[in-house]
Amino acid sequence: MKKIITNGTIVTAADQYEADILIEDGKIAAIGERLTADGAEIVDAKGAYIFPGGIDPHTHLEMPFGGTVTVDDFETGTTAAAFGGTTTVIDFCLTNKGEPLKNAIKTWHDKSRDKAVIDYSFHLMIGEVNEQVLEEIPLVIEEEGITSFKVFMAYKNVFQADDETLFRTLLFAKEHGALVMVHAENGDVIEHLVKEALDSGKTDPIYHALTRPPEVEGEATHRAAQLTGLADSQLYVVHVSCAEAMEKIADARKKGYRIYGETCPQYLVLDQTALEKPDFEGAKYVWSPPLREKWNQEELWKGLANGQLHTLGSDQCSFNFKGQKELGRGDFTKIPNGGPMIEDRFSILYSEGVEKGRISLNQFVDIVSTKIAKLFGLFPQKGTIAVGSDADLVIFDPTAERVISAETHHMAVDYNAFEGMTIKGEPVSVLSRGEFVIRDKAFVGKPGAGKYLKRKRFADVSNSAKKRVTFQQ
Ligand SMILES: NC(=O)NCCC(=O)O
Ligand SMILES: [Zn+2]
Ligand SMILES: [Zn+2]
Repeated sequence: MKKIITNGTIVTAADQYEADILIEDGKIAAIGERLTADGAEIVDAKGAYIFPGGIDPHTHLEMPFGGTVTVDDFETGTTAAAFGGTTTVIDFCLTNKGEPLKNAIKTWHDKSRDKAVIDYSFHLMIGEVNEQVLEEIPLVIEEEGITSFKVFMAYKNVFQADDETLFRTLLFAKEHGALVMVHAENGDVIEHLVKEALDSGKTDPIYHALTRPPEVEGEATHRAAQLTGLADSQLYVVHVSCAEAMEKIADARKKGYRIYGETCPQYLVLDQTALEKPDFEGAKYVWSPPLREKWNQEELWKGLANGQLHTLGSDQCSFNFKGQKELGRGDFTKIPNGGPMIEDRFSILYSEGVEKGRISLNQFVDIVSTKIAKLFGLFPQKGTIAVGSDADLVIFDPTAERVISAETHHMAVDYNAFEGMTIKGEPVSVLSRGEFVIRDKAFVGKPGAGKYLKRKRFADVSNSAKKRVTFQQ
């Protein structure tokens, strides 16, 4: 059915203006003043901003990790995402050494099909590079539209890959025009610091943070950046938590390397003291990289404002406090790493960023949606409000105020890391390809309505992917 959204203020990464939006067949068919169309439903958005739907480039839905599985799956996770203003998620498909990549991808399709309420796509983990992997990569890119590959530099004996694997991944990514993503922490050094801590009886959640200091993130970020420069490839550093790592990205960009940084809402508003909460509550805040000393927050905000950091991912990886986080009582290394952020990513960036004057309204859209669509081959289908783009839209009330709480959130997880935080601005209605998923703050979507998205290559969406010095996206 046709729809016309009227009376709202359209905000993109570049513009802000009042106009109507005509939606037809799931796409934006026209933008203009006083639009009419036979049989169109009129949606009044008076007083609201109309944003392109948020894109979350970093989720772990129904992911096995730390001897357990994240509680939010593709149904609860994408429902919560939609309530929060996100209309696309890109989840990490894990692989097992020695197993064909296509098996892992099938597992992820099986988890998500018939469950997702919004559109979704996958990144693929690379744990090893051998002849079999290199043979499969062109098929993964062409048939599955998976154009981003993730290498873990931490989680020794679990996901961690060695430097040769990272370098060979950078090389095949260059050859195929794909983007490499890294979890940048030095897993070998962490292993040693953890052993020292446990040997001296330091078992509380705070030692998770103290055994993963900023230097181990900075060192790995620098190493990955140098290898990217050497390979003349392209790199996206996930979940940048501190100034130490952000500076390494900025230094590499000064040299003309194609390197991008993502941070997450938790690093912008929470700090390391959360891990010291009594009664083992600190375990709720155990994820990697860890929360940092508070002064880092303002540095990360400055990085988002001045272009040293580019995107905001949630790193949604939710484990219940009861029965899951509790596995680590008496040994912080057994606390499953991860937290629930998918629902509040968009609103926290608006409230703490735009409302507090740290970033502009256009920067907000760029960081939460547009830049992500560009880097991950979804633009201009997603990430903007333009004729021909998917009608993934958020009708957002900038005057609304709410307090974040596990009592009212829509994730399946039993706590909220941002409990008690007051947020200004709220998504009222959210459309995915022209259909309401959230209408007047109520869920009206359908599991299975979300479509799997095949993505373009980084090299095809970035006009200077092959050039070194002049690149700016
Ligand atoms: N971040 C975290 O602690 N868990 C999810 C996996 C990862 O992104 O490292
Ligand atoms: Zn990670
Ligand atoms: Zn993650």
